[in-house]
Amino acid sequence: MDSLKSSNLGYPRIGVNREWKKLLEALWANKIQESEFEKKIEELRLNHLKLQQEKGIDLIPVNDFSLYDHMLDTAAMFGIVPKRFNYPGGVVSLSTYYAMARGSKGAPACEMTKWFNTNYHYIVPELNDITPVLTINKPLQAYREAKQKLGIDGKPVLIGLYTFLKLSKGYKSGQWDELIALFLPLYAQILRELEQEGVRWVQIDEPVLVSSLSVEDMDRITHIYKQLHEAAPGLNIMLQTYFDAVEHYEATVSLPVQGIGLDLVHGYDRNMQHMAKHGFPKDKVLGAGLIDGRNIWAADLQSKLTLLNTLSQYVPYERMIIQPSCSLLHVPVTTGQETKLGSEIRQVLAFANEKLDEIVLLTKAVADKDSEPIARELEKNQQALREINASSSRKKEHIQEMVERIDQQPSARAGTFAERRILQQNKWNLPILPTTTIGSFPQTSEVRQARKKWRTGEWTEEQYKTFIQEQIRLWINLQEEIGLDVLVHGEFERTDMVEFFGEKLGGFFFTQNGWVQSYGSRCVKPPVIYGDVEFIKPMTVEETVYAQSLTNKPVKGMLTGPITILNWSFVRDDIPREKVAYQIALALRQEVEALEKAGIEMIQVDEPALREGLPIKRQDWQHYLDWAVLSFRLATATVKNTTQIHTHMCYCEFHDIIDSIRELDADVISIETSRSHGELLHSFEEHTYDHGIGLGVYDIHSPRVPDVKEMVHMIDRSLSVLDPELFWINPDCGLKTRGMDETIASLKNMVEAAKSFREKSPVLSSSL
Ligand SMILES: CN1c2c(nc(N)[nH]c2=O)NC[C@@H]1CNc1ccc(C(=O)N[C@@H](CCC(=O)N[C@@H](CCC(=O)N[C@@H](CCC(=O)O)C(=O)O)C(=O)O)C(=O)O)cc1
Ligand SMILES: N[C@@H](CCS)C(=O)O
Ligand SMILES: [Zn+2]
Repeated sequence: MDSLKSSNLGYPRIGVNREWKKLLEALWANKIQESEFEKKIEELRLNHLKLQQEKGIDLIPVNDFSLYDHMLDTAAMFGIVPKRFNYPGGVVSLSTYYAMARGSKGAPACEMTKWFNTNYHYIVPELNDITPVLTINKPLQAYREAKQKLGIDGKPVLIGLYTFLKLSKGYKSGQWDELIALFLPLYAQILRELEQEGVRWVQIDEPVLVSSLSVEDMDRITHIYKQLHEAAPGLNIMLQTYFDAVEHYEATVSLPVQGIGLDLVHGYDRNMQHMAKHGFPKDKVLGAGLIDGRNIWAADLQSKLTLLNTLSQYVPYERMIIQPSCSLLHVPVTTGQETKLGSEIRQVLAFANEKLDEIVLLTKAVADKDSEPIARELEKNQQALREINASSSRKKEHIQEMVERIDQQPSARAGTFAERRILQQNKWNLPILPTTTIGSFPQTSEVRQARKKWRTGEWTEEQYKTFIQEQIRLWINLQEEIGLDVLVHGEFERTDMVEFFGEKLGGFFFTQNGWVQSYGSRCVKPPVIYGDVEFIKPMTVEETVYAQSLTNKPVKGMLTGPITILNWSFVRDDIPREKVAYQIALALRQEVEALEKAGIEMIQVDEPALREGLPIKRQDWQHYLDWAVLSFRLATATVKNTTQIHTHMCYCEFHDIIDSIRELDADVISIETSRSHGELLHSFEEHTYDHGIGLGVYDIHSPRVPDVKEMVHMIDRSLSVLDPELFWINPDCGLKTRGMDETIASLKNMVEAAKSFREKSPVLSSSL
């Protein structure tokens, strides 16, 4: 390289208007043919590349695009298809690919879980007894497409072998060497073919390098990269890390690769300390991850230039590339459509496209220090940041004072769980193995259309309210007919469990089009926390009280917890995250109290993102768990002993955090279990859990209606490790993504499974 370059690590797939999502869903609904789908998808993919080319990015990633998820792509590329999908071998067809992601008749979907500490979910490859083969060289195909159709000399991206294996399942720890030996020749072939094609740089993502790896792990990684270097010595490998600082810095930067990509936002302190202590190798290029790929704030460009200057003490600019801290998959596409935001806010926002502009601007600013237009851009950026930092919304003294003295706020229930349990049993008189759901019912097109009409002014507030009440009434009746014991109002008034609260709490703003992929075609629009968070008025009381007025069965109030609101929002970065969490907790406490005062005495405070927010490095876990647990307790501790606090978690491995889950001191927790095929159950063999608990008895991500037998089997297994007196029966998660018919059919089977249990088990029935 002869001068400082700019690069990108990955571009959002979804398109400015979520075209990608719409195409996938149209294909699944048989509304378009595969050929039309492929044509339109190609258009989208090429447009994304063209945009990066026009912006002036030097190293444009290819093969970052996916038809669902990049881990699934990698598994499919290696022919890793579980036997239940009857895969005949060869290139994996689109129908098999989507069957793995979404399930098909008789074949449950592959497990899906969180991608590190993000809200993106990947499909977990199942390696069990499968011999991988290279069915297609996908990075090469993507490289050729960009070159032939746009003249772009792209940078193929692929998931590194070690990260791929670490995130897969279906093998034992003793099998590492065997597995590496199976995959190495395939990776070597990919790289050799890229080298022969004339590729300059390939980006190999190894985010596991930032996790708490052992020395043995590092030895295996060293072995892998030695072999790959030997296979394609003429190819430049950018070994890309992100989401934190590398764990074994010296060993990592000594690997036989040509570039090391470091996250200098989320791993800033530690990576800089490593560099100060050990320097940076003279024979390598530094991929300087300067622009935050996980948040939507405009960078402080002046301080980034200062940082670049510091970095140049370790690496000359000729061996440096400016890039985002990680793929831009985790931020929305462009601020261009946010026409309703005031200028104070809009000018401090940077989504994917604006982040690319920042990267290009920084690259130019280094090359041309005296440029006046660049100086003007830099000054504009400084002025915008000064304005937002001086904004009164960032300094609400009464809130900041409470947070400064957070230890003075109540954070423990009045009675112990044992005391509360008796009081609550007497109050609610529920049957053994009570049945409930997680909160949301189908967000049908009718519901979304109704909201659209209300938002665009076609419907009045009153019309929309009446519509929501009709939905609540319909579903209260249905839940009674189905025979559930604890009901919910259905969350019809909510677009999303976090966005909804973001629209109602002070200190937030929300975007019109700030969509981000969450899993498959499903997107979320994270609200933005820009100021101090405060409760303004009750947010959920009206709908919950209305639902309760329609039934004698208990209706659970339904809130999203402080940590989930924090983790699924874009958060201001001028104060520590834990302080923002406490602010949200104190605001939610007022909602919990308002519900209780209105007679709602079962309240669920969902914390599905609690595990996701766990720092990647183990040494940072305890501090996070301490403030996360405290936040939940601050939000829920002030209720009466007879008020039953529920919580819910999904999509991740809970094994490591069961002790913290217990410390939440929720009376009942519902946890997703079935998509990981009951693996969580092993945790309860090792740890006792002594509060109320419901392990999801069926997967809600698939349209498949599970039969009674399957659910009886799940319950049976759960009761072998959990106390039946504390056990609840519920699906894995909310039902908002499901259709009406399948939801009703599945819940009927679930209630039947619970009843058959109560009848068949004399031990259980006697305790009724
Ligand atoms: C529990 N999960 C959640 C996560 N993160 C969150 N922030 N929220 C979550 O619930 N992370 C982990 C999981 C991920 N799970 C899901 C599940 C489902 C979705 C989902 O369904 N997303 C929807 C978008 C939801 C939404 O805001 N809808 C708007 C409608 C927007 C729209 O497209 N309107 C159309 C008209 C409507 C129509 O015709 O259907 C338009 O404007 O043209 C609303 O309800 O008003 C999705 O579609 O992807 C996400 C994560
Ligand atoms: N109450 C929410 C939780 C999802 S994690 C729902 O049911 O959709
Ligand atoms: Zn859930």
